[in-house]
Amino acid sequence: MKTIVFDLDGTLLDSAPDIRATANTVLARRGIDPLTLEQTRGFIGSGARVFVERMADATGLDPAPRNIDTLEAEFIAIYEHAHDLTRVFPAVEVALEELRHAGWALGLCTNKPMGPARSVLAHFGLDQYFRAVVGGDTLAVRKPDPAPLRHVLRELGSDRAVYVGDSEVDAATAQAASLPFALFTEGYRHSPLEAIPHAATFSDFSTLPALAEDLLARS
Ligand SMILES: O=C(O)COP(=O)(O)O
Ligand SMILES: [Mg+2]
Repeated sequence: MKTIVFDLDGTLLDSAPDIRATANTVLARRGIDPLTLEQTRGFIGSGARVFVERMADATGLDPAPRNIDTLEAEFIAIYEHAHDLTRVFPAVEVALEELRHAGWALGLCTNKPMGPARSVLAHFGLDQYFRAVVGGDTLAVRKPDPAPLRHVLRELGSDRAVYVGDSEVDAATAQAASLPFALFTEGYRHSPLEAIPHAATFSDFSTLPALAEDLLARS
């Protein structure tokens, strides 16, 4: 079965403005100045705990694990309902619809915690497309460990797939799972395209169905 698995933040969703607002609510309670959008984008990619650790480091908050636990819990409680500033990237729904219509099995592998991931997918009506979803807290390990991606493939009953993501973490995950990687160029990567291993890049979701066919045929 033709299978395609997607990352979420910075790939299907431009969610950094909501993640920033969530962080800034947590910081404001402590009288700390807000993060910029640029800082926020730089902290996204390795899940909520690492985000909160980076936020604490940048703002001089106590990095002790017990304090990070508190910050993370507060952050996730707000994050579950943070949808208003998030946008689905252009042509994503048309591409998902086209892929499904062409018989592809669709999965999602994100480092976003499962609660906020499920909630935002439902908010935008995207949950209907994905037959398997793994979040950053589903397993004991998260991307770039290949286990979450392999878990999605197992749930879909597939061994051949294309992985689509926006970051260094996604590229490393695809490489570790030996899958062709399509890099979306408009998300939250930190390095130039040449520095991120990929089988293909794209900036417009309307080109993805043809690109995915090509990558799978070559794999
Ligand atoms: O929540 C994050 O840090 C990253 O999420 P992503 O894996 O969907 O990009
Ligand atoms: Mg991402």
